[in-house]
Amino acid sequence: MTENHNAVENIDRERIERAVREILEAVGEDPSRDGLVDTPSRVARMYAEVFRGLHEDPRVHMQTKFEVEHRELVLVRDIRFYSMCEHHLVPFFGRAHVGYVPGKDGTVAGLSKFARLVEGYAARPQVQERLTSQIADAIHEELQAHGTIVVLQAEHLCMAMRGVKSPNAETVTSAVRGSLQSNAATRSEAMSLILTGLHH
Ligand SMILES: Nc1nc2c(ncn2[C@@H]2O[C@H](COP(=O)(O)OP(=O)(O)OP(=O)(O)O)[C@@H](O)[C@H]2O)c(=O)[nH]1
Ligand SMILES: [Zn+2]
Repeated sequence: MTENHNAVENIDRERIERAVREILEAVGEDPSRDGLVDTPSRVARMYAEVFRGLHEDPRVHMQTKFEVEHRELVLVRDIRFYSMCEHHLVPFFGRAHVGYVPGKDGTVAGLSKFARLVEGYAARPQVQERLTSQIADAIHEELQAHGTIVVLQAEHLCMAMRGVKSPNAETVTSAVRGSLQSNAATRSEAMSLILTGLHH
């Protein structure tokens, strides 16, 4: 049984199904009509998938580390992510850019692990600020990095499809740790490498 399977098993799908049926009735729908009859179980499977991160510790991905000679910036740009706004339970999604300067032992993690880290924290009810700092703290602490920078750019559907209806608004958040926080020159070098890649 894989770790992912266990994570999904921790979510009470029957309870979600009952709740979705309730919501459909409450909005005036008929949950027994053809098109809706399988919807509660579909939504339950979907929630088990998009909230699987609640039962995973994404830091495990930083523990498959190794050492290299490189002591300068490593930047993984444009990691696509999808998360769920904890205020409205609708998606917010965009790109994550994660960079770090390895610590004195030259400890690094495999490049794909940064995308797995982002994915693990994104698969929970979230706010963009917390998502940003959780990613930064995991990299900084687990790799004992000299410095860490994380920048997220995202569109929030709760601002686009409802409420204020500002579909083009983009929210940018950053979290910097260690030398990338204290050293203005290294920080602006990292930031300009990230900004070069900012696009829509
Ligand atoms: N800081 C922050 N706010 C968020 C995030 N996602 C959604 N929000 C905001 O959470 C707020 C919730 O505000 P409330 O006034 O409680 O809810 P609401 O009446 O639905 O607000 P409106 O969206 O303005 O209609 C809204 O301003 C959202 O834009 C996020 O990741 N970070
Ligand atoms: Zn929202």
